[in-house]
Amino acid sequence: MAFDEFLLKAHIPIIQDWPVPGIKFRDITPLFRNPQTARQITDALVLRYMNSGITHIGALEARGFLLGSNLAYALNLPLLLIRKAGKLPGKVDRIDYQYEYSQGQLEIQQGSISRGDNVLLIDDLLATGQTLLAAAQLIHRQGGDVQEAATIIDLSNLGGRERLVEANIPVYSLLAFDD
Ligand SMILES: O=P(O)(O)OC[C@H]1O[C@H](OP(=O)(O)OP(=O)(O)O)[C@H](O)[C@@H]1O
Ligand SMILES: Nc1ncnc2[nH]cnc12
Repeated sequence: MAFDEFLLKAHIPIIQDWPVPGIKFRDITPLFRNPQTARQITDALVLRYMNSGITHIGALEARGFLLGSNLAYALNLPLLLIRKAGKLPGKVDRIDYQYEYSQGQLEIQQGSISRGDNVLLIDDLLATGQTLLAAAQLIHRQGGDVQEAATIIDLSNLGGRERLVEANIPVYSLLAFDD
């Protein structure tokens, strides 16, 4: 199903200087409060990744979980949770990263995937791309491939897409903002 770019963009307000001064925060919560826009997003992603050869959905905590779980259900694929540090039980692989307004660590449980698996990474938003890049490194460490990274929003002036493409990770975003 086609999505209505203007309708979706109208549901993404800007919160200036949040969570820290200088950041123009694009808030996706109204997109999910409205069933019509939430459904358009999921349907567009399902259409793109149906029969695409993807074997796993890798969802990034926290807002990426909103999309990842819907996609895994609709495509009948395994869902991998890529979480902030200290949330996953058992043995984990961990990576440090810093992104547009903070820094932290991401983790994935060891043994989540096997060599040759084709993972779709999914998150709400691409800014500097450092979060998705860190997640991709976790997938690569376990022998998996990242077929693509998908987001609702690309903040295209922050260079995330170029950073990921340079690392051989294609990017698909439904909406772009260049300001
Ligand atoms: O492209 P980058 O510069 O790496 O920034 C993008 C990341 O920033 C946000 O995560 P954050 O951890 O702030 O939020 P969340 O836990 O609410 O999803 C967003 O959800 C992306 O994961
Ligand atoms: N500007 C921004 N708005 C919303 N989420 C973000 N994550 C990283 N940068 C962001």
